[in-house]
Amino acid sequence: MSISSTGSSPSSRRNSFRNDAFIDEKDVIDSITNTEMGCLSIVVLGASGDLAKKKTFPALFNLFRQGFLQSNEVHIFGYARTKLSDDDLRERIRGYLIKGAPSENPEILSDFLKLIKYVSGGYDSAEGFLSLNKAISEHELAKNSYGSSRRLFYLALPPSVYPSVCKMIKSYCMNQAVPTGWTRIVVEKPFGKDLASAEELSAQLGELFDEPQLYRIDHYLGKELVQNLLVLRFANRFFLPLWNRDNIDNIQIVFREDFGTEGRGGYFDEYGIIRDIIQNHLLQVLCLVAMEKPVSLRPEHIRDEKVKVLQSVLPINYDEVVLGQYEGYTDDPTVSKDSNTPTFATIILRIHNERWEGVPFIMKAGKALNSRKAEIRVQFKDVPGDIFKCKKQGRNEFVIRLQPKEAMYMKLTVKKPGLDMSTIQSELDLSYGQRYQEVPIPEAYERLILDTIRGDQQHFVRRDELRAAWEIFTPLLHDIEDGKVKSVPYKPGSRGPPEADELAAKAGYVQTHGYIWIPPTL
Ligand SMILES: NC(=O)C1=CN([C@@H]2O[C@H](COP(=O)(O)OP(=O)(O)OC[C@H]3O[C@@H](n4cnc5c(N)ncnc54)[C@H](OP(=O)(O)O)[C@@H]3O)[C@@H](O)[C@H]2O)C=CC1
Ligand SMILES: O=C1O[C@H](COP(=O)(O)O)[C@@H](O)[C@H](O)[C@H]1O
Repeated sequence: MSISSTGSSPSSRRNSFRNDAFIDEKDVIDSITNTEMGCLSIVVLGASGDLAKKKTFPALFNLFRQGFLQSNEVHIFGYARTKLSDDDLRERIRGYLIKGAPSENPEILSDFLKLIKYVSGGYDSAEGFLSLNKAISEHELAKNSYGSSRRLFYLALPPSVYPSVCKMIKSYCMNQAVPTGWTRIVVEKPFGKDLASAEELSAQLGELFDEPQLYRIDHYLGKELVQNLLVLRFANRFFLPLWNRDNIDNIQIVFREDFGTEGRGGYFDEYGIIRDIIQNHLLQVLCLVAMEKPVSLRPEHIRDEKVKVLQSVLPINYDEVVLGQYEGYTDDPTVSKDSNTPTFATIILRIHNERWEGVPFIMKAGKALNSRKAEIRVQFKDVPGDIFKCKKQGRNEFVIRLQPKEAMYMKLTVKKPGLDMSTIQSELDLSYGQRYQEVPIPEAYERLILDTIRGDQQHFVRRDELRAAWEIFTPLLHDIEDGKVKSVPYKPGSRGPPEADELAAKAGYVQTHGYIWIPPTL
């Protein structure tokens, strides 16, 4: 078999099971021995839910319309307890598919919807999973490819049911065509609530499936500029000598949302912002920013380096924590009136290694703030021997804007154009919307689902990574639950508690006053 191409036509993408850009010799051999062809059954468990309709099915549709999923190979099964017909499910998701691809040809939409079948059953019901297996097998037989079937189970479900669902899959729904086919399980966050519960969940799933079959999804790892981090750091000479404690003063990793917990108050009150965003999404970003160069781009090599960073994080110092809760949060009837759950947190993490000793990683996340954005802000130290006396104009910063309006920009000091010899702050700007006008940026879920089909675990969380991540936050989370660390109130629509800005300033972050980067318009 020839190695797949990433050409632009749907037919050439059909065989695109590998990311050719990063293929090495061993991958070539693997791709020859592992043909990855044949019938593909994608099962969305929890198909009646929020994530399925908003993210999972639209991602599958986008893969289909771009030619990555083919009608002659793929079938999609929704499974949940709610009694629905095939058409009911199709109607439920139709609007969300159109929203993501408004100008798509209606025939393509209808071709995609025809691939979807719904099976109703309980999450611990042998009968339900036998019916599901029957439906999958019928599809495999119809496609005449029983010998090489691939089964992908996407658990868009609350984690409480993961163990029983996995047991049912293992008992009744495994691909029978070993070694040519496969069975893979995608699980959504949160993976547990603390170290002990995460370990218990990992042990339960680990008894049923091998690590290469388990894909713990963290959708931030599917974002374009998060995926760019390793390329940026390790393919550019610019950054190699600068990326360390000698040059960098502090790094901020920030997530801000301009809406509250609307509709998800019950879930959120149990988890809070640290479990919802910082322990997973922001910590994954930190790993990619801070890790050493991996031996190669093999998923295991990358994940080995991520684990080392996590294991080097020092215990959190509570003097470097600010927690907040927006006013009005407890008005939600599903939230307890005396809740101490943080909807905002700034937590400084410190990495005890040669590269990062003394550099604060300021992790900030909040709901109901004054803007929606996620970014990494690398602030450099002051220039020694400043002959221009330009400190007042601010420090060099390298900012990676993950969303919205993906961009990277470098804030730097230049001579103010004109006759005067004075300095101003300006920027080198790479705004994706402007630079890559012809390239639609794929949705994170789209990319990650494609990775699961390709068998590429690079952008998924390994079990030891998860353990190391929970080790960092579990003591603080328990102390918040015991009321030993309190959330302070902040106004919805604000920057969060002023104490958070004070903490960042104390850690060394110097705000540049009078300069704001404005994303360029076309
Ligand atoms: N929604 C989102 O934006 C995001 C969600 N996630 C994660 O994805 C997973 C699914 O999220 P989401 O779709 O919002 O969740 P939902 O609450 O919508 O649940 C999904 C489906 O699971 C079934 N279900 C709900 N509660 C229970 C329960 N207590 N016991 C058994 N089954 C239940 C329901 O199906 P039925 O009753 O028909 O069986 C429901 O339609 C969760 O782990 C969540 O944390 C992660 C990132 C973002
Ligand atoms: O996982 C989650 O992420 C979303 C934010 O995702 P984004 O891709 O829009 O940045 C957040 O709203 C939600 O609370 C959380 O569970």
